[in-house]
Amino acid sequence: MAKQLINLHNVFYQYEQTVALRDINLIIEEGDFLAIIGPNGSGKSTLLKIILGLIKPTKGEVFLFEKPVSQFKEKELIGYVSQKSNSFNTGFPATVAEVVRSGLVKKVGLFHRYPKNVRNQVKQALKSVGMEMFAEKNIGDLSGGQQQRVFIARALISDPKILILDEPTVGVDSKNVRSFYNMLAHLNREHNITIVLVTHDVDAVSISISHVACLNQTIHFHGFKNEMDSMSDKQLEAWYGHSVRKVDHHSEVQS
Ligand SMILES: Nc1ncnc2c1ncn2[C@@H]1O[C@H](COP(=O)(O)OP(=O)(O)OP(=O)(O)O)[C@@H](O)[C@H]1O
Repeated sequence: MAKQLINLHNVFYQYEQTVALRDINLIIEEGDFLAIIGPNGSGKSTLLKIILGLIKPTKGEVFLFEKPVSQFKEKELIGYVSQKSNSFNTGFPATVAEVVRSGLVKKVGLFHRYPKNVRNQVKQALKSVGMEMFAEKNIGDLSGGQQQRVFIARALISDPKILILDEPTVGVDSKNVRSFYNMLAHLNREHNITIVLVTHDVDAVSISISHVACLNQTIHFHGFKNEMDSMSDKQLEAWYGHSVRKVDHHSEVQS
C-alpha cells in the first residue's frame, strides 16, 4: 500500500465569522499528482495553510508522513511554492542560481559557507525544471512562467518528497501552460515527487494530473481524474456553484 503522506481527518476551520472548511477527509498518497480545485473563497488557501502547519484546524486531526502534525519535524520533506512567489520586478538584484540556492538557507544558516556540492545541487534543481541554461540570468529578467520554474527549483533543492503549489499557473502565459504542467508531470513521474496544487481553474485538471479533489467548504469529490471526467455537467455545477466547462487535453500531454 502506498504511504499516506497527508491525511486530514474530520477537519473544520472557522475564521471569526466564516466557516472556511467543514468535515474535510482527505488522504494524499505517495506518488499522487493531485489538483485541489474550487471556486474563489472555497477554502483552498485555508486547506493549504492547514497542510503546511501554518494554522491549526478548529476541529479534526492532521497527519503528515503518518505522524500527527505536532510530532512532524522534517519540514524539508514538504516543498511549498506560494502564489506570490513570481512577483520579482526587473530590478531585483539576484541571479537565478542565487534564488535557487536561497532554498538551502534554512539548512545551512545565513552566515555559514555553503558546502562544495551546492553548485551541483543548484544545477540539478534547475535541470529538473528545464532552466539550467538560465543560472546566471537576473531573476527579474525572466518571464512569469520561467520565474515560477525557478521558484519550483528553489523548493526542490532541499529534496522534498511533496511539492505543494498555490495557483502555479498565475503569471504563466497561456501558450506555456501545457509545457509547465508537463514539467510538473516529469517531476512527479521521473523524480517521484508527490504533487499537490490548488487552483480555481477547472481546465487545469485536464492536464497531467492523476487525482482531483473538488472543494467548496467540504470535499465534494476526490478520486482519479478520469472518474471526474465521467461526472455530469449538472453534478459539476452543483459543486462549483455555476456553470463550468471541462476541456480534455489528456491526449495532448507528453511525458
Ligand atoms: N484571514 C481571514 N479572516 C476571515 N475570513 C477569511 C480569512 N481568510 C479567508 N477567509 C474566508 O474564508 C473563506 C475561504 O477563503 P480561502 O482564501 O481559503 O479561499 P480560496 O479558495 O483560497 O479563495 P481564492 O480562490 O479566492 O484565493 C472565504 O470565505 C474567505 O473570505
